[in-house]
Amino acid sequence: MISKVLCFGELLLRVSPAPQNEKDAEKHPFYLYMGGAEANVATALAGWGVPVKYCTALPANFMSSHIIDYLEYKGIFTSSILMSGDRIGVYYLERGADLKGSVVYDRAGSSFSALKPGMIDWDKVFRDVSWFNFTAISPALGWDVAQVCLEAVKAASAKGIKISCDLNYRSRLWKYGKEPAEVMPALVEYCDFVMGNIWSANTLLGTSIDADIHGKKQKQAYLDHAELTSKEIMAKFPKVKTVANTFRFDSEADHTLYYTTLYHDQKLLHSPEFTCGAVVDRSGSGDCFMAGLIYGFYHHNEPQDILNYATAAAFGKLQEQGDATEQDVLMVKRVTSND
Ligand SMILES: O=C(O)C(=O)C[C@H](O)[C@H](O)CO
Repeated sequence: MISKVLCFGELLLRVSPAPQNEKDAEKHPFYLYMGGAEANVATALAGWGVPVKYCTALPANFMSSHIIDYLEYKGIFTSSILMSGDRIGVYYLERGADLKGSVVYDRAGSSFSALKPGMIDWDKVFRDVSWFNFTAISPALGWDVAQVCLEAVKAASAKGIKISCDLNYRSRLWKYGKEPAEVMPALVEYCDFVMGNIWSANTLLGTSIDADIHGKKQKQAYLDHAELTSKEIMAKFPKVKTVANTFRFDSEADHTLYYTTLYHDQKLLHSPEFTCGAVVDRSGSGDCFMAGLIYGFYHHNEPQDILNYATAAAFGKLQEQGDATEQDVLMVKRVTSND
């Protein structure tokens, strides 16, 4: 049996105003996309030929059936999806905004948020799985879901499955009386691989942050900080062997600069620099980066090649409408950097 990647998290439907210059905007003022960070990772991996399962919870209704059909059409294994609870989470995102800006969540009481320990048969879900990916969004939803994540990482770790976590911090979540740094460390303890940025690691894991770093305006200062954050994470969580960090700077003059780092085998690697003018959609770029890293490690590629591919994929995603990427491997390889 070929080993699979398992992505676990909440599937969200996204509603956004029709894209700028949409001819039919008067007739169809809103667009619906399928999202959810972990579903986006699964979609990218499936598109790049990596066998991937997706585990989430959806209510038993016709909309969930259409969603599952769509996931299968994308090449994702869906047998681990639990049919339970009452509703599918939704979010509304302003045109061109990122998840820190104009976002409205309508996900309270969703099937995924209602998950409780004991509901998922992890032994069954982890059959044929060699890599487990989750994100900091799930534990941000509620204490019970955080405990389900703990159950998952313990089960995966006991089976020797590689575990990756995206430290994506969503300040509009985490509303259940716990600070992220009270919850995340117990989960990251089981991880082999952490992806995020120097600021999210500070908020979620309590690593140090140089509050004046922006004032330095030096790329080297960011790279040095990435190395420091990576080393701090690995010192706090000895199971973690690899840390990836992203840097995206959006200036008011419609100019985006993007580069990333990978700390692996005691060495800090950095990607080429990518720049562009206007961005089409900011949502899902980090998911694409995570998918690119998993893709590279799954194929045992060289670390620098892994980082370059993942960075190109994430940067390419900025020019695609919607949450999940449609880029195939050749398209990613054609995304060009400035270096
Ligand atoms: O914010 C969330 O919970 C989402 O999963 C929505 C988006 O799909 C995701 O953040 C994109 O990375």
